[in-house]
Amino acid sequence: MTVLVLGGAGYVGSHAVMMLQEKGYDVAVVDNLVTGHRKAVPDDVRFYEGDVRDRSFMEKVFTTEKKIEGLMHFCAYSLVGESMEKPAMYFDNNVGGCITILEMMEEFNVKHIVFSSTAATFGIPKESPISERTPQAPINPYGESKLIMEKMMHWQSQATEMTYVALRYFNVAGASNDGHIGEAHKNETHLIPIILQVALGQRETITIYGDDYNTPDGTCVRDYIDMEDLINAHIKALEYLKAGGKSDQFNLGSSKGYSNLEVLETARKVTQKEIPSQMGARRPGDPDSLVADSTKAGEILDWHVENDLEHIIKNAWNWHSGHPNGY
Ligand SMILES: NC(=O)c1ccc[n+]([C@@H]2O[C@H](COP(=O)([O-])OP(=O)(O)OC[C@H]3O[C@@H](n4cnc5c(N)ncnc54)[C@H](O)[C@@H]3O)[C@@H](O)[C@H]2O)c1
Ligand SMILES: O=c1ccn([C@@H]2O[C@H](COP(=O)(O)OP(=O)(O)O[C@H]3O[C@H](CO)[C@H](O)[C@H](O)[C@H]3O)[C@@H](O)[C@H]2O)c(=O)[nH]1
Repeated sequence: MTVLVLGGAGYVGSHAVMMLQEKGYDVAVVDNLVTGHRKAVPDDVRFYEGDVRDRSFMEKVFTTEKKIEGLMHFCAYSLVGESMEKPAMYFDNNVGGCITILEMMEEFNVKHIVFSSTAATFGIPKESPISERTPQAPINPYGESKLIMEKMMHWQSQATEMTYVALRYFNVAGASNDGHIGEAHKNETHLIPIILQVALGQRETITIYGDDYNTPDGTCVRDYIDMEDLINAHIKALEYLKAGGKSDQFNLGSSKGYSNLEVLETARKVTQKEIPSQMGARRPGDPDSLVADSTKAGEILDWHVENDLEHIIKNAWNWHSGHPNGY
């Protein structure tokens, strides 16, 4: 039986492909390479280059892949700032892709899907840590598009036999343990890869966006989740659905927050580099603190975080220093 990985050439998707293969699953990938990398997918994985919104292309994929037991869906545009400037583009890709995928699942009788949602569906949360009971109120089109996708999955699961798990990631970071694949976004905006680009000498300095937040050292606090832990949650979620588990949503983080300055200090320790930094103005739209309460994933999926921030940065450093120009 096959797991079809949509967006398998991207940062998170490529790690899912690798770990599924390691655990003995048969894997096929769909990706239009808009932000993904062909080289991030092993040659022995069946690769379909095309757009998940393209119905006739997707029908060909589902017709060729006769034994799909489940989908993992990672395709999306996912930059908060860009979504504020191009909302229609975000709804088209993220919601549009979801429509076609749900139609394909119904047409080809594929029962299970695990997909990427995000802490961005919570907006500026009124409580911390953030549990599944915390109200979702996105403050940007990216988060809104993911919340719509969650709702579409819900209604489709009510009307058909499909079941789904929505995994709301907090801040994903890290790379594979062997340093073979990792984060290679064209326009990098994430804290850890930018810090490591400074460590590599590719940037002169890291600007920390604001030190007047309501946090212990004044810089924003985030909850970093290691890639390996994240993909383990996807595999556990798929197995849970296959075993008859009901559709559900889970918040995925380490349940521990680190300030931006703590992340910088940890990176200095791991890389043994000075990493020049400067304090800058706030970046619009950044909440003070985002920390997950992942108790529910522990109880229902038996999922527990194993890797800490130092491990995350060690693996990321291994990848970035070994591939300074990406793939
Ligand atoms: N990276 C994070 O910190 C983070 C946090 C929360 C949620 N997420 C979600 O996780 C998922 C993966 O994120 P990522 O960081 O790996 O992003 P990414 O851009 O590296 O991966 C997305 C992949 O999907 C492909 N894709 C996009 N639109 C497509 C389409 N219409 N048809 C076919 N392929 C398409 C891209 O080419 C790429 O390979 C996204 O859905 C994102 O919203 C990521
Ligand atoms: O050059 C930089 C880049 C980032 N930051 C700060 O570092 C923190 C983390 O920022 P990232 O851009 O790395 O990540 P975000 O928290 O903004 O967002 C990420 O995590 C979110 C959930 O927590 C969503 O899932 C979102 O999709 C994903 O990109 C923020 O305080 C940001 O202001 C800096 O100080 N300097």
